[in-house]
Amino acid sequence: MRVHVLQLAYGDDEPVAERVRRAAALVAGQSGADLVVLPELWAPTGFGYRGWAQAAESLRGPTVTAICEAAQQVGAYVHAGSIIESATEDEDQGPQGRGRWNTSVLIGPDGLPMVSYRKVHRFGFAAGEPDLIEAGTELVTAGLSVADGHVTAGLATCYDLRFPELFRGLTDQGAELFIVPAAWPAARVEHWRLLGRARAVENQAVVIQCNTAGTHAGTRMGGHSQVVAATGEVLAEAGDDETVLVADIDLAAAAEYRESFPVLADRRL
Ligand SMILES: NC(=O)CCC(=O)C(=O)O
Repeated sequence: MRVHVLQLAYGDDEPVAERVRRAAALVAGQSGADLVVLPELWAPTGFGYRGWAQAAESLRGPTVTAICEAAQQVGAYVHAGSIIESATEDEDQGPQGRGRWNTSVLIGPDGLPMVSYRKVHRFGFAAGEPDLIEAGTELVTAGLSVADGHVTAGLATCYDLRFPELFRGLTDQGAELFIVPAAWPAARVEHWRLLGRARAVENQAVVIQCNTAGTHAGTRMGGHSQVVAATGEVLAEAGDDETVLVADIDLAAAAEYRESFPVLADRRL
């Protein structure tokens, strides 16, 4: 299974509509990929909190629509990263009544959305996400069928990486591969690298991490997107700048590894 991880760089001066066009064209150009992955909140920006209300959109809004069209053009699964999802007035607004979530979307090769995941762990402590959006409550998995097999993917977003119980929950739902888009700052990039490998090793699962590059809202992003095998081996890792990171994942080897070293069977609950 070939994955193309699109580590986008952006600053404060690129208009959102222009970035959506740029990202959609980049996705559409990823021929040969089985799965293309974008970062967290790449359109509204990960730390540009003041612009989130204006940038909020539904799952049928311009960002997801543009990436669905690109997915159909390239004929690959596309993880569209995340958007600030807004509920319409007649929809449930969430327990805090904010009607907004940090929501990622997985799109099929036919260009149709398959599943969406609302980020469970909100980053920012008393400010940022906990102040502006609702927390998701559901774990989300989806089956991907590619030329060399079938794999169940579990979705998580950025700060979720610090919460191993979420990944174990996804493993319990059958996930053998995790897709983690992020806007993770350079200041803590070693945590990002280490936690991705930790989630891979403890769950014997492939981890695909797509981070952001560049500096926006005064925060330098960490880059270093990576694809980690179920053994914990780093198959590919990006540097600090905008990069298309390509990695080949051996799905059969991951399944064999779980069978030959069946650590998960020794859990005591
Ligand atoms: N966007 C995020 O969730 C940032 C997470 C982060 O900076 C951290 O966990 O550290």
